[in-house]
Amino acid sequence: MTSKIFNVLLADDDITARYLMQAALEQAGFRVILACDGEEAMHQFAAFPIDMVMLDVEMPGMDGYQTCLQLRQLAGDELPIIMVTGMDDVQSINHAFEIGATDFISKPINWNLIGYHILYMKRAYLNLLALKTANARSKAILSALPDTMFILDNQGNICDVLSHCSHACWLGTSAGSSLQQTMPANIVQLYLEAIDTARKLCQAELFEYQLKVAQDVTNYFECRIVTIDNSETLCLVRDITERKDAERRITQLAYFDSLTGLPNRQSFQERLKQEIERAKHTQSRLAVLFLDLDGFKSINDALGHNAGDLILEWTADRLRDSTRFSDFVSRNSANESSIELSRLGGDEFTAIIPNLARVEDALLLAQRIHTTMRRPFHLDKRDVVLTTSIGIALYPDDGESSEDLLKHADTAMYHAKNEGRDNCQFYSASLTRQAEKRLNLENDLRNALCNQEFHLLYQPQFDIASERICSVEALVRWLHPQQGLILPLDFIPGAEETGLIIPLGEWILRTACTEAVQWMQAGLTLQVAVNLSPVQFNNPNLLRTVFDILAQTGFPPDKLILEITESALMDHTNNTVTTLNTLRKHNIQITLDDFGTGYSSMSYLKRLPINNIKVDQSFVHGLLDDKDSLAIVRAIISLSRNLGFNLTAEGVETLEQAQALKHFGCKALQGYYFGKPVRMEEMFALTEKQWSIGKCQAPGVHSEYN
Ligand SMILES: Nc1nc2c(ncn2[C@@H]2O[C@H](COP(=O)(O)O[C@H]3[C@@H](O)[C@H](n4cnc5c(=O)[nH]c(N)nc54)O[C@@H]3COP(=O)(O)O)[C@@H](O)[C@H]2O)c(=O)[nH]1
Repeated sequence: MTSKIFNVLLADDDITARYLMQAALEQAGFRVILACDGEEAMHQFAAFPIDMVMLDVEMPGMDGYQTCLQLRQLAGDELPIIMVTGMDDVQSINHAFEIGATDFISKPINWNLIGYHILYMKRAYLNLLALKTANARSKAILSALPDTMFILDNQGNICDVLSHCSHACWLGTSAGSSLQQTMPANIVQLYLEAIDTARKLCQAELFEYQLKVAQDVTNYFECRIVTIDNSETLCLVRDITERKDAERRITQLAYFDSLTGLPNRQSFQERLKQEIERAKHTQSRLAVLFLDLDGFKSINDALGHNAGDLILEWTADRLRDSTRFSDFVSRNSANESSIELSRLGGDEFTAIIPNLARVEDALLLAQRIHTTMRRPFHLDKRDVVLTTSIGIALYPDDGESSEDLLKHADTAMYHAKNEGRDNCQFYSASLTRQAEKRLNLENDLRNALCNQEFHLLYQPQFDIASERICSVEALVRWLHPQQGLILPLDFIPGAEETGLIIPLGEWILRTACTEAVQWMQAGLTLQVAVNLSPVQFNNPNLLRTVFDILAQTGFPPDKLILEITESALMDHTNNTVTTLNTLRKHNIQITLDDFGTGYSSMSYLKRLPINNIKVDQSFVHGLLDDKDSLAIVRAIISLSRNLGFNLTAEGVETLEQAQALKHFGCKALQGYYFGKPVRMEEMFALTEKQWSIGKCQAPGVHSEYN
């Protein structure tokens, strides 16, 4: 630009002034194009590339003002036009300014300096041109960027909007408005935090957010924050909705099966690895179910691939239904992990059950799937029935890596095929049997409750002081229609695991109270001890249930003894004490059962409002032959005496045991010696029997006691 020849158009009707000015300008390095009046000046302007114009104000015909006006209209704002005037009054200078003159020089002219003056003008003009070019370039760059750019102050006020991308109209940014006026508070917060971080770390900050831009339309935005100075920040906001959609589509393609919409093999493997890590961390179990449709190939061959595809889609729907809203699914999802289904390919599907509480739950899910899959598929007016073979592998039992678990679930699935299809097998054969047994037990227990297959037996408890039977322990029995009599140890644990102990326990308490009232009405008043399992004891509805039953049956609370085990007490400490206190306030007695078998903290026991301790029968059995048992029984007796508890010994089978326990200071005895558990009708005969256990008879043992 500087090397280019700079053409100055000079219009003056005074020939002397014209030539003097020409000489001065040429001396300063300008090329001068001359005109003697306004008309000629206009011609010369059209004929030459003119960079600057100097106009004498007073010229014949078109004067300097008119020429300036026309040139300004023709050449635009930038061309420097200098008025040379002898009239240095303010009015003529104002007039020159109004019609668009850039500057003025008043006569008389200092010919020594005029060249420098024009050189200064030239430099200012060239700077202006450079600035305009730079501005135009910046504008072009900004308009080419897909960002909305604005400048924020530290309070979130928009100081300037540099570019406003058309599809970012959501922003409503205009200088003078604020973020708070245009965006929800949570997003404004993101901006302010990013500004703070960018300033602290002296680096650009990037964050993304979602914004509702119209009814039912939410877009994604990416915002880059760049600090300008202490008070201003540049924000570049880009609408990235399309990119996000594309990413979603790519993820969908990479991780989901396009036919069924289920996660694909890749997704399954990643999820299984994550779940294994989680199970490792939480020390929990997980199950992998491997499902294969039986005879799917024949459907494909006979009815074609379209029909096969339809079956696979419907299978996925049925699998989704089977895993949704089931009891154990909600149990699992309470821990934020739910069953994940996948299609590995072909007719192979998988399900991961994280946080598996019970092995039977995996079998239960398999059974649900079997049931839904057996329903016919309606295809072209014909019904197609397909069954499923399912293999189950468990973490950590059957493998600790995703590869091993999948391989073993697959092996188990082949085993299910070999077992005649339409069945389920665990990788470990013994687990299959166990899980089936427990699941059957669960079903049977439910039926037993409905079909009234339970009944109570009562075992007498002998009071040493009065030498009479004054209380009984209610013991439940199950008369199974096929298996016959089942003892509590074979079904109570299952009832506890399934939660069925709650309705069963309620039935036991209600029945015991009802039958005891019948004895009372027949003239026999006995205390009745009822066992409470830890699950029942820790149930929040326990107190309401107990008081309701007492009120409904009319059984006196002070005749009810609740037997609880140490394990029930060791858990929820605060609740335990509150529950026991409430029961005691209503005069219900509490016995600590199986004492000596659990972990008993003596200081803890002292705080509990217990009436009675029942020493476990294992110590009573060994009492006469085993020094350790003897020592334990003596210690328990002395402990209970010190703490003010009564002591009952259970499992007393011989007179010698009874005598020894009496000698040690036991208050009550229970065991086959006094009677096995019997039906309520037989209790009368037992209570009428006269008992006298007398003094200790066994001399050999006698010496041991003292
Ligand atoms: N939550 C509930 N638990 C119950 C209930 N009914 C029983 N049970 C618990 O099941 C366990 C086994 O009970 P059961 O098979 O009934 O055996 C009881 C007695 O038959 C047996 N016993 C009594 N005397 C003797 C004896 O001299 N020898 C001998 N070998 N066994 C004897 O002991 C069992 C009573 O035990 P305990 O309750 O500890 O006093 C048992 O743990 C029951 O608690 C129920 O309704 N709910």
